[in-house]
Amino acid sequence: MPSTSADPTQTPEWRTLEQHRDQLLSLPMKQLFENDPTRADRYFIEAAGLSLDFSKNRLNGDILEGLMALARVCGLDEQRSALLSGERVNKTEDRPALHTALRKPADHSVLVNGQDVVAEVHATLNRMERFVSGIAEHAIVGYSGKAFTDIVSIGIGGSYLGPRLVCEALKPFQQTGIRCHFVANIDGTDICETLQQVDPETTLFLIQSKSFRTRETLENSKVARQWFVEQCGDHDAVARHFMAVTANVAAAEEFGIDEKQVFPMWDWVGGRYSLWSAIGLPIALTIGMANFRALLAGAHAMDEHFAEAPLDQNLPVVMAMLSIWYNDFWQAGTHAVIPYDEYLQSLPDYLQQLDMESNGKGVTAQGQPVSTDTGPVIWGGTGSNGQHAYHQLIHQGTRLIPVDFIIPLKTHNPVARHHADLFANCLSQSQAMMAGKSLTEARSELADEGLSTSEIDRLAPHKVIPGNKPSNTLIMEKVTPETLGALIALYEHRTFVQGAIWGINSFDQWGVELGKQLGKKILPQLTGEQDVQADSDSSTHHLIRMFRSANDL
Ligand SMILES: O=P(O)(O)OC[C@H]1O[C@H](O)[C@H](O)[C@@H](O)[C@@H]1O
Repeated sequence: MPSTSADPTQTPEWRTLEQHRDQLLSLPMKQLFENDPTRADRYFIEAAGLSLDFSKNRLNGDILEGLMALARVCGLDEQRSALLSGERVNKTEDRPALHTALRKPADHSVLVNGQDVVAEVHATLNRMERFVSGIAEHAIVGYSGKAFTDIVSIGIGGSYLGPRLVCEALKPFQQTGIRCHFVANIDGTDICETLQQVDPETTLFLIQSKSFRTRETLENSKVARQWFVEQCGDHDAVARHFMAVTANVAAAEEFGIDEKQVFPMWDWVGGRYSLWSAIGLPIALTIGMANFRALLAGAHAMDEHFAEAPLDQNLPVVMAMLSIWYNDFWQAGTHAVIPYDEYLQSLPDYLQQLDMESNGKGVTAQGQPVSTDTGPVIWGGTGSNGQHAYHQLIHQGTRLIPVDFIIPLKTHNPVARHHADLFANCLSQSQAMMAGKSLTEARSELADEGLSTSEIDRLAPHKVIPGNKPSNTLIMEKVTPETLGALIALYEHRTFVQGAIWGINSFDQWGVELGKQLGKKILPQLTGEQDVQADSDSSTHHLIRMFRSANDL
């Protein structure tokens, strides 16, 4: 009987998978490929413009079946329905997590408290569309009558990482000529460097904060506003140049932004799932609304696949269960995401928040300690650069690091043979990870180079690559609004499925609060508004004193 609260490690399905793991120890992937010439066809899924080759995994038919049986016994079907239908799956904040409603077509509906949220979503999309064309057609202009040329988006976390990723990834689709700058960090360098690049007459500031309480965002917005008023000498001009996207309209108004200049957010959208909402305005303002809608359509196509495809042919489910497999049965601990596409360079940063903030949890949704490892460390960077840096550890280090390789079949920048070269690099990495190089192969290579037996004895052990390292290869024809939307939605659902198996709440983030609370106590001690408090630990105390002395306080 499926359950959403059972300890997954106590199920027979978990024990079966442990047995499969033990049996597989003597059967490396290389052997699995040799035994089954159809392996690549069998472990391949296509959905929403994406293709997943997951044949280079420590996997056979029994294990795939076993992983799906585990998903079923953990109540994945029920939990997925609860998510998609708008149940209050975020129990600690008593909210639904309805990012999927943000990309539903207008003729769909999802009710929250009796209200159809899809209608609200489309009303906001239409308002965004009017705004974007108003800016592009110069019906909306700055205080001196000049057209806007730059946007400064001020926000952090989910109000930053998604829009930045998409703006960068879809650079070839830019239409409006508007430059978008992102300011996130409370490090003053971020806002100062940005303000040096823009002209107050032609710059629109977009304050992006679901809560409108985030310190970094509010402090950076105050600096931007002060700079703007100093530059143009007219406080009234702020109204034309500052807008907000928030669920806290009252706080935005208190900041001095007119209600009419506020785009809505809803409490049923988590910050890290919000790029599809008006938080995506930097995207829409640069690539145009038609492309923004295409991004939503791509995500919706993935949502439909996630909702309907059988579990073992379901892209997010298969990727999530493979991640559980390595994380919990092989103690992998980390997971690398390596896009072979410069435009996707911010994907690892984005996925760090999505996955690690969602699944970095130590208690179940019922408040009991979890019985197995939860979210792995997510990391990565673009290929081929990483091959000349950290891939060494993937190939010959002692840790098991599953990798997602992501690569488009076609490039936006055909030059010389670069794209084939890039593709060759990507394939060579997954092949090297899977096949490795045996001692015999290493010895025979050295012999071919004419080395003496003693030299071969000395060098060969260093040249052995163990292989049997798992990877997925995710392919799309090209990075487009549609395929990017599908890719991001895929990872959102993958994150959810893992949380569902572990029985945790993937939609809260209480762990980030303690630092904020402590920071509030420390700040006045650093600025001299308060004396250094004797009650803090000696390390913090000492470091506060160092800061004060360096800054003559
Ligand atoms: O959009 P905001 O309310 O300003 O929140 C910005 C970010 O800050 C918080 O501390 C959370 O860790 C993030 O999940 C959130 O996205």
